[in-house]
Order: sequence, then C-alpha cells, then structure tokens
Amino acid sequence: MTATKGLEGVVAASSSISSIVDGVLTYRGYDIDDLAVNASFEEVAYLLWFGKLPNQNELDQLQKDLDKYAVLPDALIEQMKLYPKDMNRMAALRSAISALALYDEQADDMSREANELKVIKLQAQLPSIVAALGRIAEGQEPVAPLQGVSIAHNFLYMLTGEQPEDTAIKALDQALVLHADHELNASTFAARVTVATLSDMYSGITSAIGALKGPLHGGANEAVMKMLEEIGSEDRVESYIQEQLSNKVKIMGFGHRVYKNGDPRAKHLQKMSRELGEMNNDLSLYNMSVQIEEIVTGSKGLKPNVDFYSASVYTMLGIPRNLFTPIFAISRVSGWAAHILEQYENNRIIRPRAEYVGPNNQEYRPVTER
Ligand SMILES: CC(=O)SCCNC(=O)CCNC(=O)[C@H](O)C(C)(C)COP(=O)(O)OP(=O)(O)OC[C@H]1O[C@@H](n2cnc3c(N)ncnc32)[C@H](O)[C@@H]1OP(=O)(O)O
Ligand SMILES: O=C([O-])CC(=O)C(=O)O
Repeated sequence: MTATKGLEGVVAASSSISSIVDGVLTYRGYDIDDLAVNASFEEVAYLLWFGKLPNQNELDQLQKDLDKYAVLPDALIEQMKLYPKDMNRMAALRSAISALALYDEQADDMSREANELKVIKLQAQLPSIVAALGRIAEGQEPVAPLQGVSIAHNFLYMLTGEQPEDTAIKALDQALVLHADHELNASTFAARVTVATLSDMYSGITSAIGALKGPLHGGANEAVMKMLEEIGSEDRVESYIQEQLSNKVKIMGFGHRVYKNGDPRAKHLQKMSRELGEMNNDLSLYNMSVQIEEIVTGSKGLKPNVDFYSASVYTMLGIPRNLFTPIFAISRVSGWAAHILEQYENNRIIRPRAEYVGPNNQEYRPVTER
C-alpha cells in the first residue's frame, strides 16, 4: 500500500453536481461563465440542490422559505453575544452552526423531506449568523432580516443596517454564484466524510466550515487581503513579492490543485474588482493585485485562484477582512448541502487506508523500566 500525498488525482466519489474538465467548471452541466453573468445565487442554489433551474413559481416558493427561516432563534443570538469580542469569525460561525442543530427538532430526522428542509434552513440562517457575528463583535445589535429580498441584499443590509446600493448587491450576488460549488474540494470532502457515517447535516456543515477556515482553502481570501494591507501601496509590490518568493513563502490566492492553467472564476472577480475600483475612484487595490499577478505568474507560472481578486472585491464592498471566509461559507453552504443530499442518496461509509510508516516489533516494557 502506497499513499498518494494529499490524495492528488485520486477519484474519491461519483457526483452529478459540479465538474471540472479541461479547466471548465460547470454546475449541473451549466458553464460557470454563463451562470456568473446570467443567474442569481438563489437560482444556482436551487440548481445545485434539485438538479434543475427553478421556474418562477419554484423560485417564489424558495424566496418565501428563505424569508421564513432567515430569522434566528433568540437563544442563539444570546449565545453568540457571549462569544469573546475578538473571536475568529470562522471559529464563531463553526460554533454557531453546531449550536443551531440544538434548536432544530428535526436535526436528526434523516428522511429526504426533513433533509431538504434543513438545506433551506441552513442557507437562510447562515447569512443571518455571519451578519450578526460581524455586528456583535463590533458591539452592535444584530439587525433582523428583510423579507422578499435576495440573500446578497439581505446580508449587506443585516451587516450594515442600511439599504445597500444595487451595484453592491449585484457584485456580491455574482461572487456568491462563483463560490457556490467546486467538485470535491477539501471542505466538501470533509462534509461528505462526516455524513457518510450517517451523521446529521449540521455535523456535516460544521466539519465543512472547519475545513474551509484554513488558509490553504477558503481562508486564503483573508490572507490575500492581509498581504495587500502589508504591501500598502503600488510602489512596494515588486520588492515585497520578490522577497516572499525568494524566501519560498507561498503567495496567497495563487495556485490550485486542479487548475494548472488558471481558475475560470478568477477573471469574473478581476473584472468586478476593476469595476468597483472605477466606481469608487480608487483603483489602488485593483492595480496592486494586477501587479502581483504579473510577477507571480511571470516568475512561477502560478495563476490566481478564486480567492485572489475576491479580497479586493469584498474590501471595496465595505466588508471587513475577518468576514471574507464566512462570506465564502454563505455561498458554499449551497454546494455542501447538495453534496450531503447526494451522499445520503447513495451512501457508503468513507474509510480509506493508511500506509503504515512507523516502527515495528516493539516490545512493551513497564513504566519503571523506561
Ligand atoms: C477556494 C480555494 O481553496 S482555492 C486555493 C486557496 N489557497 C491558496 O490560495 C493558498 C496558496 N496556494 C497553495 O497553497 C496551493 O497552490 C494549493 C493549496 C492551492 C494547492 O496545493 P497543491 O496542489 O498541494 O500544490 P503544491 O503546494 O504541491 O504546489 C506545487 C508547487 O507550486 C508551489 N506553489 C503552489 N502554490 C504556491 C503559491 N501560492 N505561492 C508560491 N508557490 C506555490 C509549491 O511550493 C510547489 O513547489 P515545489 O514543487 O517547488 O515544492
Ligand atoms: O477545489 C479546490 O480545491 C478549492 C477551490 O477552488 C474551491 O473550493 O472553490
């Protein structure tokens, strides 16, 4: 038995949710380039869960269901207020989603019907939790969700307490579409491993949030922004990046396990970053990002991934850095939930083997003889 480090190239599940073939990403057979410019996040979430784009009645019903469940249990809000103010927002989100299961009487009901309802509840509640955590950490009261508006609109409203601009809603909605699913990435795999033991959906999503938090995965978007802040100005990009590269430090937001010729989502986020910069009359973050890309791609051949330009996009939308990865989770919970439903439909426990490389033939000696 020989291990494949990082399971590179190992096909570990069959799935009909999303695919990456020759650098083209599709959700249920729809090209991400098509969905990114034409579909709303709600349509995409429905597509991932139910395998088809919704008609108007189905979309209206989804909106009603999301409205119904977006309101958080009071007890959860009170609990979140007890979290330390300097909490890591992803750790707090992981804890809050785990706690949410305690307030769902159907958490352990494994029927398809109950699981589909949990999908809607989680999609509705996760944005409310992220916005509430953002406000609580700043010493503000959470803002109750609006009814009848998109998740992008509601999230920006709940975070700021103010009606967002249409351009901000559109940009966030597109970012949510782009992040919704991505085949067997680390957090989706974590979710599938957890529920393949026939554990409940909340456990699967909690595992996924833990996996997304790391800087090699979803946490990279915050790490990119930290890097941009450290660089500070366009004239410092070249020296900063060259120094990192010569010290063999990874440049966050670059590289990918599957895409070797570029992530198809990055160009949409780059365009959004430029457009927001032009609108704000401040292209500095965009220009710095382009310079970084030129240097890293030029010297290492590495291309930006989905996390690279999303950092400048979210900052220009006025979102604090420590909420970038939670926003990724607001979108990706749609994909995690679709994968969990798929796993339950055709389940087998996920239990690979390990190649043992430790010592052999050891003999036990009593503690007094060691
Ligand atoms: C939503 C997402 O999860 S997208 C990914 C987000 N993560 C990041 O942006 C973090 C930075 N990138 C990385 O760490 C990696 O590219 C990953 C985690 C995305 C992929 O990892 P792997 O497939 O294991 O690639 P691996 O780390 O083996 O890289 C191959 C080579 O490229 C180098 N490399 C990969 N990414 C980078 C980078 N961002 N900066 C500098 N060098 C890099 C590695 O050091 C390695 O070089 P070597 O062969 O000389 O040792
Ligand atoms: O697929 C991966 O390994 C990481 C990624 O881009 C994602 O989860 O969106």
